[in-house]
Amino acid sequence: MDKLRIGLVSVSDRASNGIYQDKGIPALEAWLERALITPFVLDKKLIPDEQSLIEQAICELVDESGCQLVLTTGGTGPARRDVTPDATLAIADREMPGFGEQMRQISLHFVPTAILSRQVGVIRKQSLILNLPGQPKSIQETLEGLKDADGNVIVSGIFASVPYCIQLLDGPYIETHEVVVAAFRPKNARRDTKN
Ligand SMILES: Nc1ncnc2c1ncn2[C@@H]1O[C@H](COP(=O)(O)OP(=O)(O)OP(=O)(O)O)[C@@H](O)[C@H]1O
Ligand SMILES: Nc1nc2c(c(=O)[nH]1)N[C@H]1C(S)=C(S)[C@@H](COP(=O)(O)O)O[C@H]1N2
Repeated sequence: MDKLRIGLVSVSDRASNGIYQDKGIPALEAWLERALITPFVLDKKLIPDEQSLIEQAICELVDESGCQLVLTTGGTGPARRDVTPDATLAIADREMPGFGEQMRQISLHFVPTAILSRQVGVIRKQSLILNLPGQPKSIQETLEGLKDADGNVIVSGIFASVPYCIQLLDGPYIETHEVVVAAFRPKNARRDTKN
């Protein structure tokens, strides 16, 4: 089985031009380190809000680097230069509408402007590509969901569905730390990996 390879794309005019420091990739990396038991390697790209560059970055990560999962952050809003969802749809083979719908549902628990994100989830070849908003805090919010003070889940984060989706795409078997996000799979898809 191939090793888990994850592509991270931070889309930001100002971070890519050095006007501010990119916090998107470090936030994605820190969350994945905390959440995943399965070892993984990362391919990272910081690019401006240019549709052709976003399409090229995602295609390189999927077609050349062989990433089974690509997470983008930034450029999902309604502003003229927010084109990440447009680029993602342009290179997609199939759309996975549930991811965008669920992220907006989750995000409404954090900010009333959640509906301003046009974020999408798609499949290209055998890779899952997910758009996250640009606010660095939204990375944990959407991937992990909302918990109460005792850590009980109020709304599931979208990452709960990512391992099974990648399994259905014949990718590696991904295990997560349940305290961060419990990966859900139907019983017949579960494997005992302890031996
Ligand atoms: N990569 C990033 N690093 C740090 N902060 C970010 C980053 N991307 C976005 N932000 C913060 O989140 C806000 C909303 O993100 P959005 O993707 O809409 O950026 P923006 O306003 O289009 O600007 P830019 O593309 O120049 O980051 C930004 O105004 C900024 O405060
Ligand atoms: N979880 C979460 N979702 C969020 C936000 C946030 O802070 N947290 N910000 C919203 C705002 S204010 C905007 S404009 C849209 C699009 O943001 P983007 O252009 O940075 O991708 O995402 C929305 N979704």
